[in-house]
Amino acid sequence: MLVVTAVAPEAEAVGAADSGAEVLVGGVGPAAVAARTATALAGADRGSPYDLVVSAGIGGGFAPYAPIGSLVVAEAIVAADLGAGLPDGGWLAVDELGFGRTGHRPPPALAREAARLADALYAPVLTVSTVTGSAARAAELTGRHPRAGAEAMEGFGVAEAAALHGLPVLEIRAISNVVGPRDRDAWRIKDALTALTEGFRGLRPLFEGPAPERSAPERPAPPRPARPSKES
Ligand SMILES: O=C(O)c1cccc(C(=O)CC[C@H]2O[C@@H](n3cnc4c(=O)[nH]cnc43)[C@H](O)[C@@H]2O)c1
Repeated sequence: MLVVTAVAPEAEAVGAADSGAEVLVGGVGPAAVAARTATALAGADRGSPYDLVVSAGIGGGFAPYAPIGSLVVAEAIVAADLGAGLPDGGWLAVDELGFGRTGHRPPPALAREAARLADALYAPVLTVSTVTGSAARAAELTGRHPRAGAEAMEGFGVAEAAALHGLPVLEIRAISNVVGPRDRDAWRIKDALTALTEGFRGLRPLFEGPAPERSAPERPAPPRPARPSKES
């Protein structure tokens, strides 16, 4: 398994869980992390030691579903600002424009099990290039993605690189701040990094299992809750 974080403190928090994963510091934002993840996977392609790629780190949580210090495992990894604005204030995703894609779906059985083991919310995680800084932007995002649990800046880039190499992807975010009006003093990075370590400790049985379990066949999906829910 290759775990990709944006910055070194996140990598240290993952490493502190002793999950046995190799951890790569991939940089902040989808472009930097996609380039570094793809390079790492290309270097390993011959007899690749990886069968799973995980995007991990801190993130903003959508209130009230993902409070500070909680964890979110991605049901879907969504490039939330990859598209075109419209004169009336509307917005079209690149797939609606007829090219590219704006989402990746982690293997559902694996992602659900990860959420259960980490005691995390199982919900879409948005990838943005700009940290949300206003109530209006938060409302715009929840208008387009009502079930979103978190936003961060790297998941979609990691997922694109993994897809290029035919590997499954997961994303796990520890919530450091609320998505909304910018208040940097209210970010609780230490709490989030502690939660990230705890989450990866919980995930150890999953990551230590034999490779086939990591791509467990999909079970029929239960009815979708109206709101994001914790896996139990
Ligand atoms: O200053 C520190 O000690 C420190 C330690 C760990 C991480 C950081 C970061 O600033 C990481 C940037 C990283 O965080 C994600 N993030 C966190 N909150 C949000 C958000 O509300 N919206 C979008 N992204 C968020 C993001 O993935 C950044 O790459 C600092």
